[in-house]
Amino acid sequence: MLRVCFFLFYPQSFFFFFKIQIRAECAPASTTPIHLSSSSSMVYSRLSTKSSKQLRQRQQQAAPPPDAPQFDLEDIDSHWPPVEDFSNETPTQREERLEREREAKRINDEIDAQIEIEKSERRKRQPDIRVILLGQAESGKSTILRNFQLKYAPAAFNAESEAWRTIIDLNLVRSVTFLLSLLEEGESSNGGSGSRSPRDTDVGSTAPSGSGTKLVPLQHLSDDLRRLRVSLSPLGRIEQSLARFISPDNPRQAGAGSGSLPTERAFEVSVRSGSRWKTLFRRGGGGNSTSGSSTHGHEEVQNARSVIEACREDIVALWNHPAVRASLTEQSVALEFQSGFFLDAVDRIAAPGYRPSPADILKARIQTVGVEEHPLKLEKDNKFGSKDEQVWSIIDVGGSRGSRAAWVPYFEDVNMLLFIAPVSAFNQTLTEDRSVNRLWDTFLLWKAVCKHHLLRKATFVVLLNKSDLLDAKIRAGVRFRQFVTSYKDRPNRTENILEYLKEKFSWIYKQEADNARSLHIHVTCATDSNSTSIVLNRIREVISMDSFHKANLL
Ligand SMILES: Nc1nc2c(ncn2[C@@H]2O[C@H](COP(=O)(O)OP(=O)(O)OP(=O)(O)O)[C@@H](O)[C@H]2O)c(=O)[nH]1
Ligand SMILES: [Mg+2]
Repeated sequence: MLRVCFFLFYPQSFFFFFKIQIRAECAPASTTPIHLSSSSSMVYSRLSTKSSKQLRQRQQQAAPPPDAPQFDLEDIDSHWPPVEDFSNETPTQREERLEREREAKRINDEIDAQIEIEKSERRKRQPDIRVILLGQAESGKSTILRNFQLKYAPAAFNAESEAWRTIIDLNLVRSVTFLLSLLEEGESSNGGSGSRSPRDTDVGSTAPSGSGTKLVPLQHLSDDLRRLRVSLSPLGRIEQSLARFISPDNPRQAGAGSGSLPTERAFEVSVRSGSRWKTLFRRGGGGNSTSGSSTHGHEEVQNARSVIEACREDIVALWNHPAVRASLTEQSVALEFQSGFFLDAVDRIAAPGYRPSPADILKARIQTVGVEEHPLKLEKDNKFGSKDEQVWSIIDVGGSRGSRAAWVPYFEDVNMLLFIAPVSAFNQTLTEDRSVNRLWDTFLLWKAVCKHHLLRKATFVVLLNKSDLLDAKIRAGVRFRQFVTSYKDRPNRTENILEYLKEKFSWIYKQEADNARSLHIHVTCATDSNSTSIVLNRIREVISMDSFHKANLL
């Protein structure tokens, strides 16, 4: 606790603490520690492997006794190698000396061999390329990661489809319970209208999200809506049990769905530690998967599936009900533009035997909390003379403000930074701070990242993501300059806005980056794997070219 407070008040000390840890992890296990403060050299020495420690002890035993001649390192150039005089040696002394030298050489060779083994093992463990994905929450980082996996590790990507089906089920159920809660509120509000903050602004709305819109309650529920309310009510329980299964250590979301106003309550289910939740779905795969609680969890997931399948027609009826649609329109809530929207595909998704397509998996939403490194093997790319196979590590991070302190330790040795900017977010506010425009937050974040000294050597790439949603908003008549006043009277057209944003990102990079090189900017729609694949090709080319140049400089 004391340490947490210390880090909060002295963030640099937090960073320094991690930096030492990282250096220590990267330090060659058998090399002599370089000079650090005593505490940090302790970290180094503790990391030496047992085998090389033993070898070093044996070398010390074979070394000359402590009364060996002293020397001055300042004179190293003129006195090295030292000239030794063996003219007075007796034959026995000579034999002993030669034996000592042979033994020292043998141990030295053993140490060298050990170092080589450790080096090659470390090389095996360490990726050839490290790519970090940064950006605010919901910018599309994990979706870009999934695109990488789909393109370069399709078998593993497809093997996870059962896990993704549960996320999609949860995304779907959340949308349904949201619609049901509108009906509840309509009934209980008794003609009054409440003010509340929709989580996302309608594409057709010109009001900034979070400004508060007037509810138009559904006062008089028709018989068919009443029936739907009753028949779909078990989905509230299903939502909770799925959320509990996916993220059992998060009590807040396990209880999601109750209490708060419908549009304010979290749509999010988050997972601590990236993709580890997927292991919950590996049956018989060791760990907890065979434990009683896990079996119970699997039963709950199966049960949830049966309920969703049984509710299929009623979900379709609810989503297509004119009164529900009218209510959403009145409140400027465009569910279809929110993350994890699957209501328009219920017929397919709630059908027995449903397996998510890659497109479904790219659309699914689960919030990342923390940081996780994902290894990815890429096959040969001869264009720039690269090796037959490359191992990349893609680092995905949680983007909410509370998660950002955990990023810095992962900056070191990063080859490429992929900064994901959700350009459609210009009329939205942060979930964690309703007073902050999301695009503004993205630029602040970009500025901070550009000037971070640990990223000086990294190649910077910006992905202007969610371009499809930006286009939908602009086509629906939302005016960009109403939210970004510096845009002034430029045309309210998607291409012009994207050009403007590109200029701004480049300008900030040039101003802030210590070592500004060419900045690569691409427009993306991460839910479209075909167009994203072309961008990934370009990214790979840039990485190959960089590695090629670095190799030629060495
Ligand atoms: N329409 C559209 N949706 C996108 C696009 N990119 C991502 N999404 C969706 O946006 C949602 C959020 O994307 P994520 O990849 O989970 O966002 P993230 O940046 O990882 O968010 P955190 O984990 O909270 O930091 C998901 O439902 C994605 O399917 C895009 O280009 N267009
Ligand atoms: Mg994520």
